[in-house]
Amino acid sequence: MIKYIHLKGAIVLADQADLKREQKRVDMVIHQIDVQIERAKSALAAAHKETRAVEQNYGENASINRYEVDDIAESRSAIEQQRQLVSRAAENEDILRRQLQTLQTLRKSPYFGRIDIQDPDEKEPESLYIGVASLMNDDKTDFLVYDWRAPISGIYYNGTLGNVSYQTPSGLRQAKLLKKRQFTIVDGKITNMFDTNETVGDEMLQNALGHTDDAYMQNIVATIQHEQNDIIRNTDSDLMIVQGVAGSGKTSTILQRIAYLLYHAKASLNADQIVLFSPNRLFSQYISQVLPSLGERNMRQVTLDGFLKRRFEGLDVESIFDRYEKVGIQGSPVQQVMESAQFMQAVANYCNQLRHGQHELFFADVSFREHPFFSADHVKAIFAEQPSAMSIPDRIIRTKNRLIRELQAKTRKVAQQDWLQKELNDLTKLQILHLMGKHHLDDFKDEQAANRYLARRLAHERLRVVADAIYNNYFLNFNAQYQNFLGNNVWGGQVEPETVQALIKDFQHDWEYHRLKLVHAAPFMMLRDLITGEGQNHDFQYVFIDEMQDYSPAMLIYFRHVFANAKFTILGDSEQALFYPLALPEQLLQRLSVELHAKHPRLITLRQSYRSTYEITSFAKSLLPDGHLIRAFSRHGEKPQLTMSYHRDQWQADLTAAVRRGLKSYPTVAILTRTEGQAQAIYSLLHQHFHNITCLSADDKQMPAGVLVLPAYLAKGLEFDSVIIANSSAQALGPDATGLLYTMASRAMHQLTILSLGPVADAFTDKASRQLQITHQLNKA
Ligand SMILES: Nc1ncnc2c1ncn2[C@@H]1O[C@H](COP(=O)(O)OP(=O)(O)OP(=O)(O)O)[C@@H](O)[C@H]1O
Repeated sequence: MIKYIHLKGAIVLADQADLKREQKRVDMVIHQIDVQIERAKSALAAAHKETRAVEQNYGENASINRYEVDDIAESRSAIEQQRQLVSRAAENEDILRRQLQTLQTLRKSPYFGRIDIQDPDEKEPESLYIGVASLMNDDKTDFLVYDWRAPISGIYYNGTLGNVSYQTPSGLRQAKLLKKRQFTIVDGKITNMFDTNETVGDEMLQNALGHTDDAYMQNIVATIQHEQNDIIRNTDSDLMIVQGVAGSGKTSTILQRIAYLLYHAKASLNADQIVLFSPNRLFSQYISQVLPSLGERNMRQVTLDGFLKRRFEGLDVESIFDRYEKVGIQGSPVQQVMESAQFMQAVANYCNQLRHGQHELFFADVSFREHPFFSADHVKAIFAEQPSAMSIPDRIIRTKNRLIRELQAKTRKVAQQDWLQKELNDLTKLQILHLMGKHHLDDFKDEQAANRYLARRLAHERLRVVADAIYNNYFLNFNAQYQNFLGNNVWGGQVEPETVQALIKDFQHDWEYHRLKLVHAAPFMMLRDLITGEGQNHDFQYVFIDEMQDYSPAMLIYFRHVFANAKFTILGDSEQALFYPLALPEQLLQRLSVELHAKHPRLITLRQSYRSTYEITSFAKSLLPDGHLIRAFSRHGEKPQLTMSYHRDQWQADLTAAVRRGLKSYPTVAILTRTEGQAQAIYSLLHQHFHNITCLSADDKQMPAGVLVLPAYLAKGLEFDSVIIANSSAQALGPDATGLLYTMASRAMHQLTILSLGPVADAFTDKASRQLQITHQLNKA
């Protein structure tokens, strides 16, 4: 650091003039922003008026057209034109609204950085100011603020003083970085300003990390670190795997990366083409403000559970939380085989053999009114007629087309059946009018002709279920097919035949009750997709998977298959292992890069932890076998406390006291447990003492302030000012608790309290215990 001005403490007098000059510039920029805000407000009001006008016009035209205009085709196209006008007006209004929001954000803090660069072709150095969005002066000749994502802003994050280079449309350009200055501007006033040679000065980071507000994640645009910047600005890799220790900014970084990508590929990428797999619904809510605070729309977000629900409509698929609650992390050997990359390869091999006629393809009846409308044998015969040189998906498409044609022919027959005629007779006048569509009774030569037409229309409507069944491939029996696959020597000799038979039986039993165990999900989906040639989604350009250690290799391979055109960014921490046994970071990185073979993979490791105080991180890292590699950030706080008690009443009293202690300093205190049952039990114990206590479940999306009780798996990706680990006894945490304990401890930003009823779990190594302030409560309360 070269020069330092701290407004809260003593101000270095020599820099007062500099500070004055900078504040003057801030005032000038804010004045410009005010002018532009006024202009944007009037433009928005005008656009809003315009939207209302076209909407009204559309409403009137649509109703006129429906009742009075004869020429339906013409009126439809007029309506379509009007509809487009409405959506264009709404879009325009939306753009203006976002511009206004950006200006309002800039008004509070127009920028956070300044770089002075000397271009070799210029006489004078140029000062550039960097903020969350770009801002031009009134006559659009000069940038008052550069967007942090502009190519030249890269210098701010990467460059140290001296020679630097940056991208321009005509290639890489060299320059000299003469000064790098950082500001904290609050409500238009500079509260902190200093010159630095680091990526981002420590002081700024200290301030950013010292905040006590954990309801929503904040953007980190002003304090992005060098190694994070590499992740944010990488556009070459089709697979980026980031292994980052707890609190190293993985989530923050990917959100910044999404904002960066949206800025740079404005014309070809929109937020709907990006999907983020998030660990739970609370997390989705927690990060929801980051992109809007950077002036961007949120990407799509989905949890694994939500994704599987959509892929298995009508089936109750076991969630990873349910499985963890039932069996913990000790997956059976069968589960390990089924969730491996080799097993997914076995699915591909099986489908390949299917194509060459080495296995039978299974068909199902398509039923209508509880009778087979197309029998499985009939469908099978049609399929068999298709050229065997064709791929299975192509033969299925041809089978589908044949079935649709047969359905059309059968519709006429159904129209004459008694039950349909009876239904027709029972229709109300309004229903008949609806069935008539654009026709009128006068259009028919006599009543019989009208009746024939109506019967055909009704048959068509009733048979839509059959058309949907054909469209959705219900004529294929995937249940039988999958069982056939399981029984087909796909286990590489790793599982006994009796175990496989028991597995198949269990699968069939669940199927009858419309249930599916998670372990079957990835191979089943892969089998179905490879047979039908469907299921892939080519629209998504980027897929982000947070908490990668919570996904089986099989599931990640399936995602790769589904999002065939997308670039992947996968991030997580192998040591925050809740659902699978703990793996060392290097092992996980190596495994993933082999399994998800990519053309330009990039592996990045983040070892600096930012979230927690030095004392909390020192404890958390000493739980891990390779924890010495983790770097704690030097923000100090109190030592984590461990209180051990040996009587339930005393433990309860300690818990209540710990919550009170937390609430004294922080608005939110999170009590973490291993299971949902434990969380509920604690809620029952405490709810009489604390009116603002909430027990969170997997369905919850919001985190209110106050006392929160939740199992650790719902706290994934989140952070809290004060964390209480409710009971860290061996009994409460279960076996292999290292990953669990590490995850829980690393959720705390400022305060960590650990309680134990009885001896603590083995995960507390001697080294870890030395980082704690330990109290033994030997008495009863
Ligand atoms: N460069 C940075 N500037 C300011 N704050 C940062 C920076 N990097 C990370 N942080 C802060 O550190 C905390 C942890 O970040 P984040 O949640 O992104 O980490 P993570 O690696 O995803 O954590 P975990 O794996 O433990 O869930 C957040 O409060 C975040 O705002």
